[in-house]
Formats: sequence, C-alpha cells, structure tokens
Amino acid sequence: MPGKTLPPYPYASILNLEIEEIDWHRWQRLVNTVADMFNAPATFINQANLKGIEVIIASQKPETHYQPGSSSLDTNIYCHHVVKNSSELYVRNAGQDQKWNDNPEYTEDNYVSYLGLPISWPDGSVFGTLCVLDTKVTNYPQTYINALAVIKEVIDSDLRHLYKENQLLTLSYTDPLTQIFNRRGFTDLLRSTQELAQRLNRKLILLYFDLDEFKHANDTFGHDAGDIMLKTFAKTLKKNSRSCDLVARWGGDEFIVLIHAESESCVNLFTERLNTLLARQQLEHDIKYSFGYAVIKPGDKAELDELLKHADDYMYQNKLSKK
Ligand SMILES: Nc1nc2c(ncn2[C@@H]2O[C@H](COP(=O)(O)OP(=O)(O)OP(=O)(O)O)[C@@H](O)[C@H]2O)c(=O)[nH]1
Repeated sequence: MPGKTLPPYPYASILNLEIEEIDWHRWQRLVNTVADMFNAPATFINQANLKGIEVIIASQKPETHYQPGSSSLDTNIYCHHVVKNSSELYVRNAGQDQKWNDNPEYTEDNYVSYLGLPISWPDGSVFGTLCVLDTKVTNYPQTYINALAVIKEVIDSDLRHLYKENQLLTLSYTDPLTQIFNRRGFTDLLRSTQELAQRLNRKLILLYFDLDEFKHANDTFGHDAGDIMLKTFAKTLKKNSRSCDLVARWGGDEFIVLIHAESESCVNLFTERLNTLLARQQLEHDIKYSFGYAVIKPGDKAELDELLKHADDYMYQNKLSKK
C-alpha cells in the first residue's frame, strides 16, 4: 500500500526487540483461532509504531494478504481509526459506506468487512489492534464480538507483564545515582554487544576510567559535590558515546565504556572529545581522570575479567605517570 503521511506513533517496532516474555506462539495460536472462529480469511495483531500500522502476527492462511513486518502509513485504513479513537470499529460492508469506500484495504485488497479492537499498554495508550478482515459482507453476532474482546484482554495482559518486566529490568540494570548501567547491566549486555560486533566484523574497545583524587574532592568540597562530579562525568561519557555503545558505572569513581570501533585510534578520538565536553562543564572544580583500554577483535573469546585487568593495568600506569 502506498505511504502518505507518517502518523505520530512514538513506539519502535516490537518485532525489533528481543522479547522473551511474550509467548509469540500463543499469540499466533490466538490469531489462528480467531480466524477459524470468524471463518475469516485474515486476522491480525498490529502495532501502531514508527512505521505506521505494522503487522506483528498474521493468521496463517493462504488468503491472508499482509504478512508480519508489512506496514502501512495510509491514514484511511481501518486500524488507524481504531488506534486514533481507541475504540472498537465494525464495518460490515465498506462498499456501502462512504467513509470507507476509498480505503486501499477495500479498493486494492478487497477487504470489505473489518472488525477491530484496540490493544492497550498498561498506561492506557494504544499499542495497536486485534482485527478480523473479510472479503465478504459480514454480520457477526454480538457473542463473537464479546469473545474477541476477551482474547484482546489476554493480549493486553501479556503487554502488562512485558511492561512490568521491562521496568524491573531497567531498575536492576541502572545505577541510581548516575542513571547509566550498573555492573549487572553492563555484564548482562556485554554478550549481546559482542555478538553484534562479531556479526558486523567490528572491533570493540573497552575503556576503563577512574577519576583522579576523587577522595580529596569529596573531602574538600563535600559528598554532594562529589555526587555532582560523578553524575556529570557519567552524563558526559554518555553524550560522547553512540546508542550502540555501553556506558556503565563500575563502582565508586570507576566507569566503563564499551565502544564499537574501526581502529585503536578511536580511543584518542573518544578521550579528546570527552576532554572537550568536560571542559565545557560549568563546575567549581575540574574533573580529572585516568584511563586504560583493552581491544576485543572480532572472534576474540576474552573474558571480561581478563579485559578489565588489561585495561586496569594500563589505567594504573596512566595514573602513576601523573603522580
Ligand atoms: N560522593 C560520592 N563519593 C563516592 C561514591 N562512591 C564512592 N565514593 C568515594 O570515592 C572515593 C574513591 O576514592 P579512591 O578510590 O581512593 O580514589 P581517588 O581518591 O580518586 O584516588 P586515585 O584514584 O588514586 O586518584 C572514596 O572516597 C569513596 O568514598 C558516591 O556515590 N558518591
């Protein structure tokens, strides 16, 4: 279907996320069951996301036109209406309804009947739709519509669990002071970052930072000022990194950044940019640091302890050279 304007949906596609909490097979069985129950050629779970309306699960029938991953930016399609109004829509015969008779789902794909319900995130915002499309005029009994509503509630409930799990995970992965990853977050995400780098045949560089004379700063300016320094340093590291990099507080005044890098020269670029950004901070006292690094080449099987030791030894030399 041709795209028109991008609707203002804030979510990334759920298909791009590695979600283990959702039982995709169960969603598939639900969708297939709905298609059988309504004797319909097409049933979908759709998500309203940055791509428009995206098919997440499609009934597994030869007559089902759209497949998972396909999306539509057209505004006058049935699901847009359900999402926009957050309410049920039942069109029995689009051919006799002026509002719908230019809908590409009808004019191009011949879906003359549509029944759709909004699926919601726990905060009430609309996730997408559960819908049944048919190429013939329909007149479903209310009991069928009620049954569809119950199935939709099962999907709502799965999203509720997903949301909760995600919130808990975020909490357990985040350092409360600096709001970057803590040790656990970093360690858990290291493996998938390594796999991604391996697939892209890219090097990773693990940078290890330790603030200089931080105890002295704490003792001189106070613990609160020390906290501000830690937060500022974390924020600056984050600003200096890409979204695929991992930035973590390893403990106390120690930080780790794992960057995707083409060559070791990226280390100099990273620290030069970091110094420029730090110099712009309007703090009463400068933040100074020492750093070390270790390179992980594609295919390297080095363990984190080994890499950290390497980076830490380097950092220690860096620190000694200043004393
Ligand atoms: N303000 C604040 N201080 C912290 C926090 N966590 C750890 N610290 C302090 O950080 C200091 C770290 O001290 P050291 O490990 O001796 O490091 P340093 O003073 O930077 O010494 P060098 O690394 O040798 O330059 C300790 O005094 C800790 O109490 C925190 O969350 N907030």
